[in-house]
Amino acid sequence: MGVKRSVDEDPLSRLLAPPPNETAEERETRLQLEAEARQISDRIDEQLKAERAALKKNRPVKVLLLGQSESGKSTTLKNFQLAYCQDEWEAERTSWCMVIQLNLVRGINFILDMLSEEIAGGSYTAAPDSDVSDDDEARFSPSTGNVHLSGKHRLLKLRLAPLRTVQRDLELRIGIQAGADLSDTMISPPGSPTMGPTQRKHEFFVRSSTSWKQAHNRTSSEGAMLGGRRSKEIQMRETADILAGCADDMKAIWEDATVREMLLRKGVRMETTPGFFLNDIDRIASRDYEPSDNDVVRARLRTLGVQEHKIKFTKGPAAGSEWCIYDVGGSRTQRIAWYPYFDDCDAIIFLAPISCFDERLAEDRRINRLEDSFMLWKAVASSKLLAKTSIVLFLNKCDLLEQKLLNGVRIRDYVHSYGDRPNDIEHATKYFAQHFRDILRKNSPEPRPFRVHTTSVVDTKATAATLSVVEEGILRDHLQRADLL
Ligand SMILES: Nc1nc2c(ncn2[C@@H]2O[C@H](COP(=O)(O)OP(=O)(O)OP(=O)(O)O)[C@@H](O)[C@H]2O)c(=O)[nH]1
Ligand SMILES: [Mg+2]
Repeated sequence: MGVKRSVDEDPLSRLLAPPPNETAEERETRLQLEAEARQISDRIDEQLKAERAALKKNRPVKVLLLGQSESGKSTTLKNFQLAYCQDEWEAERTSWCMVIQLNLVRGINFILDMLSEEIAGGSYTAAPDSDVSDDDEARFSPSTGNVHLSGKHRLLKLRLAPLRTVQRDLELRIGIQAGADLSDTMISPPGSPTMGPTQRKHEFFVRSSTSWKQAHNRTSSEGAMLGGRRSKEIQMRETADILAGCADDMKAIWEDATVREMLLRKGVRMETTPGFFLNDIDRIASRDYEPSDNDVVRARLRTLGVQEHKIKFTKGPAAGSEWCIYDVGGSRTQRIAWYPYFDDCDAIIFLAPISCFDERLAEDRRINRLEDSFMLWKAVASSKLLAKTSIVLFLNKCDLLEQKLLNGVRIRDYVHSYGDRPNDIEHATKYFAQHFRDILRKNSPEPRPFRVHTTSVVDTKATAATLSVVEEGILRDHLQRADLL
């Protein structure tokens, strides 16, 4: 049975109640004291509120880079670093050299693997004059689908064999995790054969953003201490020597018409990282190669997990503020790791590579990449944890989209709702921007700031201009939120 107590019986109320025999004068004094106490208390509350706001204003701005794998998150981060962390950027340039060499060597080894697969599968037949000379041309017979492998190809395969060792050596030095695949840099369009065993080889990632760079720097001192170990400089020189020695052959195989025909027929596109470096073999495979800013921005290293990067802005609209930018791994299995970072997040920069409307996810070939971006965007838009987070959308890879449309690929063949709109970059970006906006409006728990930019984040000059607009907006939202506390 519950016990019912009147307020009068509450010991605290009894204690605080005015004395029963209070005079009018005493009452007046008591009320005055109480009013003063209330004023002091209000002042303290206001002070606390201001302190909390200042704390929030001064705490680092927390920004998440989200988007599917290969959407351009790490490349966007590199743009921030290039603009605001010059010392770090310079210090890491040599470490990136290894990644760029590896990008190049993997591209060539990938082509050699494909050639071997074709030969093993019987698609290629040796031309009758195949062992006559090393400059005879391979021939493709459209009627049989067979390509005659010439002596030149076999010779090139032999001469390029040392690149296997170079690849292993570079992977070891960078600390590449074993057991992953390479398909992230080589994308096949829908309908193309799924990646064969030689194509799905080793994924290109390291576990932490700094450990591989530190490992690279450690090698020299350890090497010197251990005496027997080759020093970093010697290793680097050996790699550069082999690459320089193979440069002409790498160029020959990459520029070979039969190889191009094979890649085309297999639906392999190498237009992003490998293609970029393969088109510049003379420079990258030279003995005195030093990566340019553009090379570092283009170097591909898949992100694993969530990596935190602190940036202190010394110039630009965000000067004086410190930001924590989180770069996440975007493939499907890694997205679960994002959630703990949603809490207290100021802004999200979401990257949607809109050139991918005709491509499929490397990790699940049944899923169209644009569809996946829409689904991911919807999940982010509807998250209650992110309800107050500002969102910036980068419709990325516009350079590749433009190229694709100029090559005659039609959006409406893959995105039926695109209908009869003109198949050009202007209409395409407008259409995709509207689609993303509609998804946000329909799914966001409450209206929130949203900005959209069309980007090609490998273009550092254009991206610097975009980032300064983005920084200003994010900082303004951050400060407004702090004042609202
Ligand atoms: N041409 C072109 N290439 C781009 C663009 N953005 C990114 N890339 C290339 O696309 C590849 C993937 O970019 P990343 O920034 O590594 O992708 P990510 O989103 O960090 O991928 P994960 O780490 O796997 O989640 C790299 O080879 C980049 O050079 C772009 O706008 N245009
Ligand atoms: Mg990444």
